Amino acid sequence: MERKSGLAGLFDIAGGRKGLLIAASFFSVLSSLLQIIPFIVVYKIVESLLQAAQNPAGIDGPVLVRLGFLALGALVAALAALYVGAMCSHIAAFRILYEMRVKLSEHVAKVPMGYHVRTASGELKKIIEVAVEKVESFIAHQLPDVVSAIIVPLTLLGYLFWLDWRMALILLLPIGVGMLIQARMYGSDNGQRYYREFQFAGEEMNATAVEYVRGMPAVKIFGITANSFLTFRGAVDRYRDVSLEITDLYKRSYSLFSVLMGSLFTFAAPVGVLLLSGRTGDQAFAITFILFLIVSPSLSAPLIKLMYVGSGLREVLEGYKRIESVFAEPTVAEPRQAKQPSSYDITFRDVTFSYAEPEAADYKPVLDGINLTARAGEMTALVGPSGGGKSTIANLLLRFWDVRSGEIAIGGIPIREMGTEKLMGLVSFVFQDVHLFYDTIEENIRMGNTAASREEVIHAAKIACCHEFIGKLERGYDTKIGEGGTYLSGGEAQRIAIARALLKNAPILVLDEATAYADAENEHNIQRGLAKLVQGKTVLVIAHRLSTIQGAEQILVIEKGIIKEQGTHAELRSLNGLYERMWQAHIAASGWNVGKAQHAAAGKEAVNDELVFP
Ligand SMILES: Nc1ncnc2c1ncn2[C@@H]1O[C@H](COP(=O)(O)OP(=O)(O)OP(=O)(O)O)[C@@H](O)[C@H]1O
Repeated sequence: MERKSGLAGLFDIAGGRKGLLIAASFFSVLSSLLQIIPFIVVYKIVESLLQAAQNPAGIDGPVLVRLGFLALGALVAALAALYVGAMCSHIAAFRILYEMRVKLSEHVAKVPMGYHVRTASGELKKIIEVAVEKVESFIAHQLPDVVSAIIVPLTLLGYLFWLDWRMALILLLPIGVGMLIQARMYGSDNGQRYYREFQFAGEEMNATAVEYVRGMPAVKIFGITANSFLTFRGAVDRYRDVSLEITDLYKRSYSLFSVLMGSLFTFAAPVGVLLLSGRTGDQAFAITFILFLIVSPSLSAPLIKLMYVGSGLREVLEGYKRIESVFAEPTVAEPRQAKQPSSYDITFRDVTFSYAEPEAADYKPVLDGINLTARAGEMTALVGPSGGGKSTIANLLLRFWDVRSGEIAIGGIPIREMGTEKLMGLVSFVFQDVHLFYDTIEENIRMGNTAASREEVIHAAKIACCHEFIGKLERGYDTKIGEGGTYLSGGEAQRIAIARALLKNAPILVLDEATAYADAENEHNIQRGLAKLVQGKTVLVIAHRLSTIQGAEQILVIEKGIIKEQGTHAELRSLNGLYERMWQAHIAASGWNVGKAQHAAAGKEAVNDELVFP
């Protein structure tokens, strides 16, 4: 569905709950009009008292009491109308808020990873939280307020014109000037520019605050010279400067507007006095004059409200623009009919890819003409110098990004024709950096298969060597991660991720440096667990420690975006090229006792057991 932009878009969203919002506006107007009744009652009481001034015995007590009750009744009814109106607008707003957040989160999950890399997480958080909240506040408070802030002054003015057009006319002067000031305040290019800067500075401060908190270890080490601290400090300073500039820009207009709106009766008073001086004894006019003095201040409240709505509206529209920009972000293209592969060989055919757009000045392919086949039931390992493109290959398989040219297929079916959901169902992934959710350990593992029973979760945890450390936690599998200081080490988190992957039991498994954090003993255990996990699957392993992938059926050496060498461990070593140099470096660095490792070079059996720790 085509999305409207700006105010039209905002009204379009609000239109989804039209009935509730019309009811809210109706009750808001009703409440404001009812609040005028006590003023009229005062007028009527003064009128009766003045008329009976010559003859106090003629005062009609019961009528005055009835008028008093009328005023009280009107106030109670006004409060009730205000309550009902607020209920309607809040129900509408929270429903809209809910729907908008759900749609935004769904959309954000479908956009390519490139968007998330480009967009600071603080910025996205601000859009989902703050901008949506502002739309809610606009719908819940400002929309009904606008209606009453327009209708009530118009009704009041009409009434005052009906009473005495001359005194009413003079009121138009401060009101008109006030409106002009408002239009200048909010409509000028300068004002809009400053406002955008203000918004931007606020967002920047928010985003850098997130980075600052994340970068706390660096701040602890480097103190106030740490980059994240300096950036945050700079953002706070900028926000302060822009806020002061805006205050400076608006201070005169705002003061003038407030003074004008707060002193409407001082405009009506001289005219009234002038008219009264020529009509000594005109009691009816004197009473009208009093009414003007009583009622005219109540004109200013809705007009001031209108000013706040104006300023709030601008904020909301800016926020809405941001929400629109997220919705405008194209999602990963999905096929009309998702195809299901019947086998799980992975093939890359002439795959070229770059993170930068091909038109960009710094364009350089990260992968250049990659051809590979990873067979089902076999382990294919990607090794090579850092930055060569190994993780990128895995990212492309998951369609985090789409290839620039060439094709990736599973079981002969291009992944583009498979549908993201199906594709994700086929692949288990253990990342370098594991993200654990703010939930129990059990649920974090169950994420791999939401239908799994507790026994299945525990079984997977045992294979992934998690069971023991989970058992040592006070609440075991029910421990909430992040709560009460329960944090897991990198190695423990990684094993939880392996347990998740075990539970998912997908036919394709991608391990990106899966045992990076494990200590020697645990790595040995994890490797045994993994051996169970990988059986019969298409396994793609990205590894730095060559000892873990010697048994792979196929090892691809990736350097600078191309496949430099390809073969088994033994074949690659005999080439005496890059792989052999890496192998030698690996042995030297890890201090393995390689007495038997040479023996491993001859075969591809599970060779981990053959490596002896010093
Ligand atoms: N999101 C990204 N945006 C832009 N460039 C990226 C992005 N991710 C990786 N790169 C660049 O792409 C190249 C390949 O990176 P990749 O992570 O695939 O290498 P790798 O072989 O997995 O490295 P490592 O072994 O250090 O993890 C590098 O030059 C890297 O800087």
